[in-house]
Amino acid sequence: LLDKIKDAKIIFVVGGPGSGKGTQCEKVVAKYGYTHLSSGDLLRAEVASGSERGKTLQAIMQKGELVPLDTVLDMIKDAMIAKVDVSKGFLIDGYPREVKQGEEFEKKIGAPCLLLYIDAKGETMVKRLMKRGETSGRSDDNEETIKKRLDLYYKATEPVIAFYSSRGIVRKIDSELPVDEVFGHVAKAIDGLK
Ligand SMILES: Nc1ncnc2c1ncn2[C@@H]1O[C@H](COP(=O)(O)OP(=O)(O)O)[C@@H](O)[C@H]1O
Ligand SMILES: Nc1ncnc2c1ncn2[C@H]1C[C@H](O)[C@@H](COP(=O)(O)OP(=O)(O)O)O1
Ligand SMILES: [Mg+2]
Repeated sequence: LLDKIKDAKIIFVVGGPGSGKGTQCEKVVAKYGYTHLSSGDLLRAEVASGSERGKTLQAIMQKGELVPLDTVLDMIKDAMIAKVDVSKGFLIDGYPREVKQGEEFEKKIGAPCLLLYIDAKGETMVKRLMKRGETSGRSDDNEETIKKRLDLYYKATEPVIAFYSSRGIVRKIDSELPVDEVFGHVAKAIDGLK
């Protein structure tokens, strides 16, 4: 199974909270048929299941902190294995959130061929999340938690981009533009893959 995962394209989608990762991934799924795995969605599904583990996760996410690496990596790995026979590519959205997560992913699963760096200004991300919070029902889309998520993004996640830049696989995408224009640049990056 892991051999098959190695044949599939793995794309990391990295960006701050509210930068537009999920929005762009949906469009990639529609055009390219890749499998979209959002770490946040996987975690929220566990919370929704009402399990004891879900309760622990919910408390961490509510504070805008990162859940333990092993928990999220196991979830992603299981989801990839479940899809490996039907998937020519995987969009890994919201992971890695720290350099260590990237290193562990590569040890246990495989190497990414591309990192889409979805880039928006801090004030833009806050505005979008406050708006999303009106309808998302997400307990972390509130002003206090948004601020913590943003701080953690700059501290822990931005170093991930520098780490993969040295490998030449980072494509920076300007996510201040309208959704369809952002997608134009995303599509160009994916079309450039061999
Ligand atoms: N390019 C864009 N321009 C304007 N609004 C956007 C853009 N991309 C995403 N949004 C909006 O911003 C919010 C956050 O987007 P989302 O895709 O959920 O981000 P993330 O998954 O990175 O947190 C959503 O409400 C979405 O509709
Ligand atoms: N790779 C990861 N490692 C640790 N915690 C994670 C994680 N991915 C998600 N989480 C937890 C902490 C995040 O604040 C929360 C929501 O994540 P998300 O849905 O990816 O947010 P967003 O799409 O707004 O960037 O879930
Ligand atoms: Mg998202």
